[in-house]
Amino acid sequence: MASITIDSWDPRGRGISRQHQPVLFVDGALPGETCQVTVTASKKQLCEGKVTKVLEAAPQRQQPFCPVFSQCGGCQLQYVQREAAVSWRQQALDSQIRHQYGLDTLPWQPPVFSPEEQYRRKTRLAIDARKGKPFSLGFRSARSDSVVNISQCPVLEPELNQLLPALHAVLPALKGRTAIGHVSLLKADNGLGVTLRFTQPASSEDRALLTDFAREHKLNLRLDFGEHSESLHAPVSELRCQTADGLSLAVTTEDFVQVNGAVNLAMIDQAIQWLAPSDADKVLDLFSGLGNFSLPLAKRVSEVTAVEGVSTMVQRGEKNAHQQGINNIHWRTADLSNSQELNKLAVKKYDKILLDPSREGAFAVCQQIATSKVTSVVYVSCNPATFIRDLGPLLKDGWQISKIGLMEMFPYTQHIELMALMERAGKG
Ligand SMILES: C[S@@+](CC[C@H](N)C(=O)[O-])C[C@H]1O[C@@H](n2cnc3c(N)ncnc32)[C@H](O)[C@@H]1O
Repeated sequence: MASITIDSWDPRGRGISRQHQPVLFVDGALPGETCQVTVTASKKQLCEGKVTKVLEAAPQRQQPFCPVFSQCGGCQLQYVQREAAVSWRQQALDSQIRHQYGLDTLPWQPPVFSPEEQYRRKTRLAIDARKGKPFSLGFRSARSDSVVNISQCPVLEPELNQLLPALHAVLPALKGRTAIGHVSLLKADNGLGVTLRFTQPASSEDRALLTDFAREHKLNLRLDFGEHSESLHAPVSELRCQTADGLSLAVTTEDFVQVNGAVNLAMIDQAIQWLAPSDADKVLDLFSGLGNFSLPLAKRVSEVTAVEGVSTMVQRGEKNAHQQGINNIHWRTADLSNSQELNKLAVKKYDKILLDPSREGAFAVCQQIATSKVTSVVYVSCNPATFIRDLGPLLKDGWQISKIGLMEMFPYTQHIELMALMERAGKG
């Protein structure tokens, strides 16, 4: 195709060309660039394409620092300076939100930035151990389902990175290597956790080999067989990850854990500042996980109700809170997409709400909040599309966005997190 000029970015980091009719979304293109583009999909309202050649590069384009950048599907945006990537996404979201809801301006706050490298404390590695194929352990390819072999990864925390060559040595030596589905790694504050997902029982020889491996590398090693899991070696009785105020969560490799420890602490700090909890407040922490926000909030308010869908996380969250002397959290298991279960929570009896849903968002919750007497909501989102949808019931019922800001939880990827403070209009 002839050269195309890129005007802006979308929230996922695709270039947008409005010169093309219909509008063209281009993978690999930056605002201000002129590129040759191959169209990969042509629809009535929009076209999609990818860059085949950059004719005039933007000054924000940079050399990717990872040696397997061109194959690995992990960090898709290493060719863009991070500050520019965050700023262009903020512009994209700003225009989407204002356009959809007819708002003049949005109260953007400074973004929360991550350390550039070595930020990731949790990951899942894929394996290809099929007979007759070279053994591969790493991340899925950007272009296919194949596994890109990885023996070092600059975005993992150093302790996890150092473990990769050891995993490459031990796993191919297992008799049951073809039965390994994936490997989960967690760098907790007090040790390393590894879980191997097996699709068949493991032999005694393999267990012996893995136990020696876990001893040598001081790992909490679990074997997960789907229906049940078992601990093979555990130098620490509980792996722990810090939340705010010196408090910590008891975690496993299979739990939801915020992957970026530094951004997590900055995020909790900002959420507390924005929610401005006071002694008398009753706070609802929805999608609470193990209590990452509930614990520090409980230190500041009269009571917190923490609601999470996974009952084992709720039980462990409760035990962990008591162990640290925090007894003003009511722990509840509920499906927050279910209106009947939401009704039982009686959202309206709370003063303030913290919402941190998974990618599906929290539409049913926002519908209930909209007509309640709740005064402030801090919404933490890992999916701008569902966040924008969930704003609907709140803005319609007289709420306003009092603060909004991006958080770079996964630098150089297509994912972006955001936080918004919602208040009843006229309050801010
Ligand atoms: C993004 S995580 C946040 C966890 C916690 N706030 C934290 O910072 O660690 C979202 C949480 O919502 C839970 N979840 C997802 N869908 C849910 C639902 N329909 N009802 C209740 N909880 C749900 C997940 O199990 C997960 O723990």
